[in-house]
Amino acid sequence: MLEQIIATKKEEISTLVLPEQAVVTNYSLYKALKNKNRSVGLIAEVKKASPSKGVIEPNFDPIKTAIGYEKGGADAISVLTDIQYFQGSRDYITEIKKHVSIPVMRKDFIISKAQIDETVRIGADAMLLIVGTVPIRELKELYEYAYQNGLECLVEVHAKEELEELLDVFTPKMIGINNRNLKTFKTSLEQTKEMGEIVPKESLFVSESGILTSEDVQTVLRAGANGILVGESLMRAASPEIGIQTLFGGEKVEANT
Ligand SMILES: O=P(O)(O)OC[C@@H](O)[C@@H](O)c1c[nH]c2ccccc12
Repeated sequence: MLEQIIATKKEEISTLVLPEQAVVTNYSLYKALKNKNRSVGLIAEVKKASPSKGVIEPNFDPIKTAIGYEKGGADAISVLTDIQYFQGSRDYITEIKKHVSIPVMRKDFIISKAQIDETVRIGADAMLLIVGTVPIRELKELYEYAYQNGLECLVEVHAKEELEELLDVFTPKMIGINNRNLKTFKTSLEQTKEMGEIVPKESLFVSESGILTSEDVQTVLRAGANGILVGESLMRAASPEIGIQTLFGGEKVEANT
């Protein structure tokens, strides 16, 4: 699956036309996770569909969802921009940035500097980089290029070996542990438990995927997660705010500035 997605990305990159620079105010994802509203930071994801689940929300309204996430006390928003596999769009980022004042992360398969230029132009605050999409030395170059251009990165790993390989080359400020096995599409919070132990203390770590209940939130919190990235369970909730409340079992949002 990942190989297929990467092949599509290479085609897209060959015809990529950069949009105009969006005029936006930028917010730091790192700071938002450090000053999280609750015991664990929430990155709430705007996600219409996925290869494993098909269409998750047929009445998809990305802006309304993003506004609801901010109202519900999310610390940051993740937006799927991949068209072919996730029915996303880069335009969603530019639109959402006009309506919220929390960091917005671009969730896509970024394998080239041209896509990073595009990510800056659409007004994103941060982006995802995935270990396994390009060799780790190239990933490091993309990471540095992004930061030079004012974009923060969440660097995602799926397996312990990937995390070890990554840490041999560089230590990202923010590491995402994806609980979903991209080959089988199964999610298991064991991934977070196992890998949380080897994340360096100086990095923030985010547990991603398959977080459905407040018990799941407690499980990854105990494993040391600073943040969680949640898509499907929030998209399926009656409203974004209700979804967030359910996930945190009524935990109060701390006022912080
Ligand atoms: O919908 P979930 O199970 O809550 O997962 C959200 C997010 O972690 C998932 O969308 C994701 C994690 N890493 C990715 C990489 C590409 C596309 C999607 C993803």
